[in-house]
Amino acid sequence: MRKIVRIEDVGQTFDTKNGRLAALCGITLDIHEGECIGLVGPAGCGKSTLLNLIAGLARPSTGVILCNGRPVAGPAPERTLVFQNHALLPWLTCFDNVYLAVERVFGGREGKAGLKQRTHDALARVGLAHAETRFPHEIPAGMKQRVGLARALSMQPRILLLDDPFAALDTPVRVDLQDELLKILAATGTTVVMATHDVDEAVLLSDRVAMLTRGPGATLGGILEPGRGRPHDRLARTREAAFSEARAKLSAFLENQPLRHAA
Ligand SMILES: Nc1ncnc2c1ncn2[C@@H]1O[C@H](COP(=O)(O)OP(=O)(O)OP(=O)(O)O)[C@@H](O)[C@H]1O
Repeated sequence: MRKIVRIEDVGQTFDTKNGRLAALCGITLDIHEGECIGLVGPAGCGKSTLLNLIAGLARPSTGVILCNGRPVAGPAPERTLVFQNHALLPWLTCFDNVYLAVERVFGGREGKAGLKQRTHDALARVGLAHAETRFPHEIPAGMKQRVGLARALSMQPRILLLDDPFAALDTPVRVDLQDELLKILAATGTTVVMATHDVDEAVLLSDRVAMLTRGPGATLGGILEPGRGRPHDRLARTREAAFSEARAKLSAFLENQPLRHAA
């Protein structure tokens, strides 16, 4: 598989009111085209920080992140981040929330009809063709998160960065969206990096799971491979031995992270 992102010896330090905080230390990880990689670790270990660095929203204090061989120098539509709380503009309909992103990325080279078609297609892909004219306050949380996903997908990112995207949702809605994501990944081959607190979610959706140790100074504690070449089907996945094995290993890893006190 072709390497799309290389995270090379990356560290991130923050200046806080209590002094310098080394959040991440010496993270080295290759991400391959078309894979879904889960980021899992104890609370506050630096999962969002790593996603922000890949998105180009911040620069690493040490090391380098390469995307297609070039250092990540800032945000770009090829690397789109989806947040836990959808971040939709409340005064725009679902359609217009997605259209805005489509126009930003493709507006320079496509006419209105093409942009509208892209928007319809993105909303249809997440099962929201019927909700285009609704406003965010008129739809439930799961649908809002679908719109956020549609908006991200509409930009045709090479890499979709998901920051615990389903954490705020009830279990049935969450399960639905996980299924949807598996289908979308199978259909589009988009590369995904997904931070999650949920062991089952990580093992179900990821081809590989990168386990981060407890921060401060979180490092890469190991990589699990629960999903390489597995079916894009939730139930089929849960029945596999690789699922139970990876789940047990990931749970054990998290339980064995010693509590540390910030310096
Ligand atoms: N801008 C910032 N300034 C100062 N400290 C920060 C900043 N961003 C993150 N941190 C600190 O860096 C560490 C890693 O934070 P981060 O949010 O990346 O972890 P996380 O694993 O995503 O957390 P969670 O499990 O709560 O989602 C935490 O100690 C956090 O307080």
